[in-house]
Amino acid sequence: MFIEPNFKGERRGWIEVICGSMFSGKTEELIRRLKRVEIANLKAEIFKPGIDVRYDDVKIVSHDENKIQSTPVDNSQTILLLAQDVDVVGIDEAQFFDDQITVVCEKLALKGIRVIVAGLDMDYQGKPFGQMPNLLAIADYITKLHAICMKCGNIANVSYRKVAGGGQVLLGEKDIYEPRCRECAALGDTI
Ligand SMILES: Nc1ncnc2c1ncn2[C@@H]1O[C@H](COP(=O)(O)OP(=O)(O)O)[C@@H](O)[C@H]1O
Ligand SMILES: Cc1cn([C@H]2C[C@H](O)[C@@H](COP(=O)(O)O)O2)c(=O)[nH]c1=O
Ligand SMILES: [Zn+2]
Repeated sequence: MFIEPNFKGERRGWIEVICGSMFSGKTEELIRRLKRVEIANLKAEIFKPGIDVRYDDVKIVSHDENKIQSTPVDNSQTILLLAQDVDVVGIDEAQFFDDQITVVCEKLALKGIRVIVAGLDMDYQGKPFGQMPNLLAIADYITKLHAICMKCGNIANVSYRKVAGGGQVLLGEKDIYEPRCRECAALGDTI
């Protein structure tokens, strides 16, 4: 389990990235860390991309319905504008943000802010998703989570798309995706 680093002296910012497939627990882990921030009486601002309205317009919601208030933003630069006088910034679904998200995270960390980012490392084809590879490259701390393969019960790292067609971005839940291990993902069956 991730334990927050303890720094003495002047406050330093850093970047944590939580990645993995769908249903691996990224959002739950993000919420867990942000709730501990609240308990520590630190100030946090939480952001998600405006397109992610699957469960709620403004809240970040896990597949198990854990929730936390957030601000939907369409542009990563908006995060810089809105994250004033905060100790911590949380960002969910980072794969959907524009290519400035890495610069934004770097700027926040340089301002002494702890930045916690969660997102899909791979799309349904197993290709790196959006800015996630670049965020992983600049991260100080990385947590990779795994779901359970819906075919065989082994550890899953692929978000398998059960329906044919669609581009890289296709919002959805269990109706469209299921976590699978590498071997079961290679079966290539659709409904
Ligand atoms: N195949 C699965 N493997 C693991 N967890 C699953 C699976 N299907 C449903 N879940 C549920 O999804 C929860 C994780 O949800 P969430 O944090 O929203 O994941 P993520 O943000 O990575 O998509 C788990 O606690 C579990 O209850
Ligand atoms: C694999 C994959 C996923 N998506 C979409 C589907 C969901 O709306 C989100 C991921 O949500 P989660 O919190 O990680 O469960 O991303 C997509 O658009 N394209 C893909 O290839
Ligand atoms: Zn499997």
